Amino acid sequence: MLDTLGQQMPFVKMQGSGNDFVVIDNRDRRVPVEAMADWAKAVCRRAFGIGADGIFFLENPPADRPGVDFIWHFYNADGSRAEMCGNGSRCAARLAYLLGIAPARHVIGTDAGPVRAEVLDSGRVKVQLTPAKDARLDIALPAADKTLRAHFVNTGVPHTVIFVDDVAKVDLPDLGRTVRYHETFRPKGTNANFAQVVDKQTMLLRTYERGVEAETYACGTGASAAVYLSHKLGLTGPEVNVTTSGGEQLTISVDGDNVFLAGAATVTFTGDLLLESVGLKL
Ligand SMILES: N[C@H](CCC[C@H](N)C(=O)O)C(=O)O
Repeated sequence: MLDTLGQQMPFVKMQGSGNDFVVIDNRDRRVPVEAMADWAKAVCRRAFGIGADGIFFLENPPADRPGVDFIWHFYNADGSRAEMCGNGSRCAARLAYLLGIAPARHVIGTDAGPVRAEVLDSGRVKVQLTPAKDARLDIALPAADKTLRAHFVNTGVPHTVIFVDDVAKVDLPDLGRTVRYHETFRPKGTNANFAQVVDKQTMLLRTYERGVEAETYACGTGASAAVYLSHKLGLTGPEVNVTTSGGEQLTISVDGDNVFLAGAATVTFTGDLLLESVGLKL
């Protein structure tokens, strides 16, 4: 019966600590790269599409990408292509292992560079992000009626982190957007993170994500940026458990510019997308 409904695309829906993604096995290259931004906008649209923070397409590595087990094309919900996604890379690693595309320990080819992954028995996945770079501490950020003390680092994508006494009191939609688009971070913009250090091993974090243009339940590269910076500032130790908006914990450990991110990566459901229903075709 379903075959009569028109062109379909099998997909897997996954979430990493509440950051959710649609995954397409594109090893047959059915979806051309030039169409992927449109796919992202249509498929990630909540209610009208499947709904997700992002989408990624898995492909075999081209000959000029040695040393990686597979590559991906990652797009945010707004159709912007992102260099990297921490929670997404954990989901990609788990699915690649489950599908037999890669062994438990493997390397993912991302636009930010190779990401080493290890799928653990518990359904958790640990990834080593690309080396943290472009760190800037103590940026005076004029915002609204005050000057914020911000810090910046790129953990695969750009992140600004502001340490606060109580994350629950942050007006995230407003302040998150102000930081996200602040002139200081043009032209690429930044993700905006608000972190509350509970003790040397514990942090609460909320993130306004670039390309989702809203708070997400978790941001892996954002949690990693917050711990990298909190450790640099002497606020925490080198390994921190970060509880994000979705209530799950990410474990981040830092060794110099090397940052490791571990947490659960879950297949929520699989299905077939009726392309016509979201204005797509192959
Ligand atoms: N929205 C991010 C990409 C996804 C990052 C986040 N979902 C993560 O887990 O790292 C950006 O465009 O900078």
